[in-house]
Amino acid sequence: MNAVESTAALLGVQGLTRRFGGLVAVSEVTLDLHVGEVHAVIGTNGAGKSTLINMLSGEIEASAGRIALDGRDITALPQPRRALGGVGRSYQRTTIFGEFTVLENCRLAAQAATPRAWAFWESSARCQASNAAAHEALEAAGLSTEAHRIAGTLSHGAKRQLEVAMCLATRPRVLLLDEPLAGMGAEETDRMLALLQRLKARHAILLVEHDMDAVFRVADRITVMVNGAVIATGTPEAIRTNPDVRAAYLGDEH
Ligand SMILES: Nc1ncnc2c1ncn2[C@@H]1O[C@H](COP(=O)(O)OP(=O)(O)OP(=O)(O)O)[C@@H](O)[C@H]1O
Repeated sequence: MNAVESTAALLGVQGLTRRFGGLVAVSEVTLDLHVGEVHAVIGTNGAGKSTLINMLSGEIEASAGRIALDGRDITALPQPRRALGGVGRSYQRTTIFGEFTVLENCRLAAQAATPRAWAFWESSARCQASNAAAHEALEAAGLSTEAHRIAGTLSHGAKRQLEVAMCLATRPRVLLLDEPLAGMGAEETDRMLALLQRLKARHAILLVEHDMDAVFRVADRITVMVNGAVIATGTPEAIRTNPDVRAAYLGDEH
């Protein structure tokens, strides 16, 4: 058992299941997320990865199973209350306001995560707490030098970094990242992987990603899903050599 496994899970998932009518999109998934670890979830199209992440963030309800944050059952909590509790996520689709600056985007994300929804109508510059959270998030995401740039003018890679920064501005402890590397070139991918390596020191990270080379470079643990069910969980090395995984998913590439 390594040091990370011996600590209690920050997010613990047991027997999580989601049915859509007769289809079981996610079937009895059990996994743990720990601070200090990037836990990747891989699987072919339709394996259930997005449905899993949507249940963890609270955007869709589980049909069965349990999700615990720091040992507390959060399965029945709706998305905004989970976000307040420290579960943050990024999306496949872009959520950036292109006309606003990088800093303003982060400030709005921080404000949207505060319990006082009406505070949205206050001048964002006056809201010191969200200002501080926004600056902190930009610093953590390596975007401080771009703070006053119009977000729409950023490169694709920097926009994805901004999305992670917007998630960080909500001060999450758990980061659920849905394909943060989509559409990135080699250099942008390197930058994002370096960012994830830095962030894992203070966050538990779940990474859903199709770029297998990147997954095998950055993940501490990999869970493989096929048809909604987990067929294997382990270190990249164990997954690479697992015969079931090779047969079901990786082919002979790895
Ligand atoms: N709202 C829904 N209603 C009905 N079926 C759904 C719904 N959402 C997802 N599904 C089905 O559930 C299964 C799992 O889908 P999901 O999007 O979670 O897979 P995925 O692993 O994220 O795929 P991809 O890699 O293509 O994003 C698929 O068969 C999909 O068609």
